[in-house]
Amino acid sequence: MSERPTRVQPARQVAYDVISAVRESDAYANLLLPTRIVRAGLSPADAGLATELTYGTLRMQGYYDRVIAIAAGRPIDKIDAPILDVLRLGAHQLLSTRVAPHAAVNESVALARMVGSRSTTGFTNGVLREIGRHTPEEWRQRILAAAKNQDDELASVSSHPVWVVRAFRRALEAEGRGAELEELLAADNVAPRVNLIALPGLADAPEGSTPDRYSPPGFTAGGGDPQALVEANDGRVRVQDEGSQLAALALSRARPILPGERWLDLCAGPGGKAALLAAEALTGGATLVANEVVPARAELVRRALAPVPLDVEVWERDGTTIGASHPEAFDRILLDAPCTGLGALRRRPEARWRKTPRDVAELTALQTRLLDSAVDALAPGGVLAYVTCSPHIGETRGIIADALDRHDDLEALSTAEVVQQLAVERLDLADDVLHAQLWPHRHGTDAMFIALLTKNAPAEERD
Ligand SMILES: C[S@@+](CC[C@H](N)C(=O)[O-])C[C@H]1O[C@@H](n2cnc3c(N)ncnc32)[C@H](O)[C@@H]1O
Repeated sequence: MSERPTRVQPARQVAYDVISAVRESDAYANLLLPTRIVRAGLSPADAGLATELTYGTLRMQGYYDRVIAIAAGRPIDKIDAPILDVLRLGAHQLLSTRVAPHAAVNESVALARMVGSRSTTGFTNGVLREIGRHTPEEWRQRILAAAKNQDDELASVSSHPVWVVRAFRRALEAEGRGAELEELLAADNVAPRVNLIALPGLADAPEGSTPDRYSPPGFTAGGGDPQALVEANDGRVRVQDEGSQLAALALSRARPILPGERWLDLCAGPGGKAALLAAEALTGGATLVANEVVPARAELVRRALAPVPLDVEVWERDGTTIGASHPEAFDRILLDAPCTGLGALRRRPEARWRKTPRDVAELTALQTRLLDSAVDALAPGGVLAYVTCSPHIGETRGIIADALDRHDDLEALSTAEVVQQLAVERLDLADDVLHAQLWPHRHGTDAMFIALLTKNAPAEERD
């Protein structure tokens, strides 16, 4: 008689399906989860549970893997991948939630029965019972004791890869704020608030909402479904991180807009900053071109721009070629560069396990080519904003220092001053006035990096 399949509680089933799709087919949890929740017809409470289980398990996967290896008495690469997913989900419930231990173990065993062989149910049961025999604090101490060095300790308990811990430390130390490392790592493991924007001149924050601390058009809703608010305002209210808002506003508000200015968003997909720039361009009498090389993402840009009554051209070109095809054609350029996204780990739970130092090398080469193209496309006297949602100094200060070295006509502007002047409240920024680096733990934003640059007119024109 077969013991298969016992029904698993639907929220856990959805969480398991998403976690295994992330592993098997490189799915993105933030895109897949909402569709799985709808398909399973989960109640709001179960949807909340599925979200917590999925995001929590994926974020803390590195930590749980160390716990599982000890409890199982074998390295995790000796455990079948589907069973490892079951164990990760079970470990999360036992160590980080209030789910009753017997429910966490029984549901995990039922899941193991569905996805593994008969022998794996006993193994799953044994490993999870062993995990449940110790308190979360006891596990923390055991994991710390097994760490190889201080960086490995931080990496293990905060569930980050060691190379990311080191990259964050270097970025904080570059600001003289290395002591904030643990706070930053902890902030990455907390779900970000849903932040919104009322596009300037086109919508207002609704009554009862809480204005953002820094971004003038930013707010959080007092409750209810943010998506419903977006729909009720026909897209003139959007979901957008406060740091992203500040990055786009740093460009549009760096100086007063002269009517007829030509603006370019070089890497615009999916279009969040392009929508804000379009609203700002509309108010100031400027024009905007939004460029995005991936056609499907260019389509998202068109959708994002639709609520703004400005005729924005959307191009689908390789941004590295626009400097040559349109030399000195734009007065303001946003280069929101493709990057590792290490500054947005809060909202992309699996991203920290996917990125590698090799990605940094590939991306910095592309960032340099895009920045060179943007410099060529910038009119003398114009403003260029180089932005990343990564604080990795190879992608931030490194790119800017190298560009300033190679382009004699390029000059850094006082970015920090611009950002302070436009912000509602004063930000706690590093002393370096030429960049603004935002942080989740200090500002409650993604770790956005912003550097404003200008291009001097050639010497003979200035004489
Ligand atoms: C960080 S995202 C931009 C986010 C966007 N500014 C927003 O706020 O919604 C970078 C974008 O650059 C695009 N991209 C990558 N390489 C590019 C290239 N060579 N030319 C133009 N766009 C590129 C990516 O497809 C991605 O959509």
